[in-house]
Amino acid sequence: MKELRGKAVADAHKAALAKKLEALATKQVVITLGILLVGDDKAAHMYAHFMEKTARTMGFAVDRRDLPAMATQAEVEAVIREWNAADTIYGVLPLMPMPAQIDSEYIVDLLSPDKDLDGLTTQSIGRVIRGKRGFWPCTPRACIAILDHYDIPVAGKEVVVVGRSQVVGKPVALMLLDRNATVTICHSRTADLAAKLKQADIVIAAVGKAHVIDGTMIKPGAVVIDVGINELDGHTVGDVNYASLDGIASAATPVPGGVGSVTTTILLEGLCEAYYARNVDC
Ligand SMILES: NC(=O)C1=CN([C@@H]2O[C@H](COP(=O)(O)OP(=O)(O)OC[C@H]3O[C@@H](n4cnc5c(N)ncnc54)[C@H](OP(=O)(O)O)[C@@H]3O)[C@@H](O)[C@H]2O)C=CC1
Ligand SMILES: Nc1nc(=O)c2c([nH]1)NC[C@@H]1CN(c3ccc(C(=O)N[C@@H](CCC(=O)O)C(=O)O)cc3)C=[N+]21
Repeated sequence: MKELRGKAVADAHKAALAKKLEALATKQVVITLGILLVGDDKAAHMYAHFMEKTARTMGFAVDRRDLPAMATQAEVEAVIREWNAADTIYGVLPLMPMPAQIDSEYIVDLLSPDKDLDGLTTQSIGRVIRGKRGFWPCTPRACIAILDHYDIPVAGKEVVVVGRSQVVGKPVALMLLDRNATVTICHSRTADLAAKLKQADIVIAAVGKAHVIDGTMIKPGAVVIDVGINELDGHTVGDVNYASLDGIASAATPVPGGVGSVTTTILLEGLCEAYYARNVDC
């Protein structure tokens, strides 16, 4: 079984991005990313940390705001309104989830779609579904980037997506549909998940439960993309039992080191795009 390592994909995308940024560096352009973290969610903290580090390494500036778990709706709103109006801010990453007292859907929809790098706003989703310019969420884009990087064809293939969340399952299914795959979306009410999975040439797992999928459920030769980031016995593991795929799947992404290691770079590509979209003359 071939290991579809995320680092190779991220490195290839970083190299292409660095080339685009070279031209800007000579002009001393500063492109700032706004990172908004509210509360104590562990996965959100992890992602914010990787994001800030990678952005700075690539030469971007970062305006990071950490608000406490007790923050009010008005405080969170104020940051988004400030960034919408700030010319130096080209993109914003509001980390999810936000604490329960915050209406995060309302907050997100305040964000200018032009700065919505993770495709979270209603406007962004509407735009991209209609094929207009806008940002798809980064995690689905990372899945597609991995398939593309390893030359795995999608057109005409049977794809099963497990999970139907706004940020992963639904958008990845639509992106694959746009690439002419035949897509089945499964979820917690799917009657016979194993039977659906057996039909799949490509499986995208976005469930959020450790090892709910294993090799016995997979069609021989299938490709498995595991989006899940879960804790099991003190280790980070995916939704798929990776070891059990050996001798069955033809290729699979590991966790960690798979999809999650590509998303940060994909978001920064969007930040660069947002700069060029606003400065067409460059
Ligand atoms: N690698 C990365 O960059 C990222 C990774 N993640 C990870 O991806 C995973 C999914 O995240 P997210 O989409 O936000 O999660 P959600 O909890 O929002 O969605 C999970 C989906 O899985 C479905 N589901 C739950 N249990 C089962 C089951 N037993 N069988 C079939 N389907 C099931 C749910 O169905 P229903 O709709 O019926 O409830 C739901 O649609 C998580 O582990 C998360 O940490 C998330 C973002 C980025
Ligand atoms: N608006 C928003 N978008 C997100 O995409 C988002 C979010 N909010 N909130 C939190 C979750 C969680 N998440 C992670 C992604 C990667 C790792 C991770 O561990 N990544 C690498 C390692 C880090 C690296 O080297 O880049 C890996 O999987 O190997 C963890 C967590 C994104 N999320």
